Amino acid sequence: MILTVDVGNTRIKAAVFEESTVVENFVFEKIELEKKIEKILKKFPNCSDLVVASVGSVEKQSFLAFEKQLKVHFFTHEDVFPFHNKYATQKTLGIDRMILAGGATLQFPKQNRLVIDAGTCITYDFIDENDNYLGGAISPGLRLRYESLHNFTARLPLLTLEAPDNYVGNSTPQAIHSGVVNGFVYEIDGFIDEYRKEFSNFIIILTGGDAEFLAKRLKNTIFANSNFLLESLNQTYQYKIDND
Ligand SMILES: Nc1ncnc2c1ncn2[C@@H]1O[C@H](COP(=O)(O)OP(=O)(O)O)[C@@H](O)[C@H]1O
Ligand SMILES: CC(C)(COP(=O)(O)O)[C@@H](O)C(=O)NCCC(=O)O
Ligand SMILES: [K+]
Repeated sequence: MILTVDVGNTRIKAAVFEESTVVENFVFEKIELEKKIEKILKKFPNCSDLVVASVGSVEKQSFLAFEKQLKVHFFTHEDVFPFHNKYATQKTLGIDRMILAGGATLQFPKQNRLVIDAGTCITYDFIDENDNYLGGAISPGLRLRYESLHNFTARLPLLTLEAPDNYVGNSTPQAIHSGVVNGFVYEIDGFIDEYRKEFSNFIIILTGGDAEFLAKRLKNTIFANSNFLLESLNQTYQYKIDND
């Protein structure tokens, strides 16, 4: 049984795995980290490993306190991954993106894969059928879009996610919802169409906090798997153990 932890820039997601089965999921804020992990380990004393992927401001030392209880692995660029990393700036590539690419490589072998993670940022990660990680794109996530419209203008209100009534927004709130939500959806559909022009067939994996909202609005039919990063963390960790 292992405890996997995904530290994103908005929230921390965690899951206890028994082999490849999720036993329980958790979502919490960074400030709750220590308390929450203690609670989880109390509930699941059989956890033998704590496996972490962090792009947020939480560093490895925040987890060292748990080394007395179980094996702690904090993923870094030095770890072995199941793909050939063709990124030009490998040391700055997000660990979350590497874990997503690791999971996509292991879960969907011998095919092109596009992973879209709609979280704080939307990240696009492409791994080709020869397991070459090519890179992709980084774009502002949904909440970032609402916040930036408010923070960088004199008069726009700070709104929270709401599906627009129409792409022609006939009020300030509706114009903002249309711009944010439709811009988000058109961007993703546009990227997918672009990839389709160059790569004949590929599988699309959609994940992240906004994946459920997105899945039903995209022209391209894709299924959201909000657990994909944690599943990938579990699998990539197993791969590392088998190949270290
Ligand atoms: N309870 C919530 N708190 C914060 N964001 C949420 C929540 N529920 C859904 N979201 C959406 O999920 C996004 C954050 O997704 P997530 O994948 O957790 O981000 P990250 O991995 O970057 O921390 C936000 O942009 C927001 O639109
Ligand atoms: C782009 C990200 C901030 C996404 O993080 P998230 O949306 O999961 O919070 C993260 O992948 C990151 O810090 N990347 C570093 C730059 C790069 O990947 O090239
Ligand atoms: K993301």
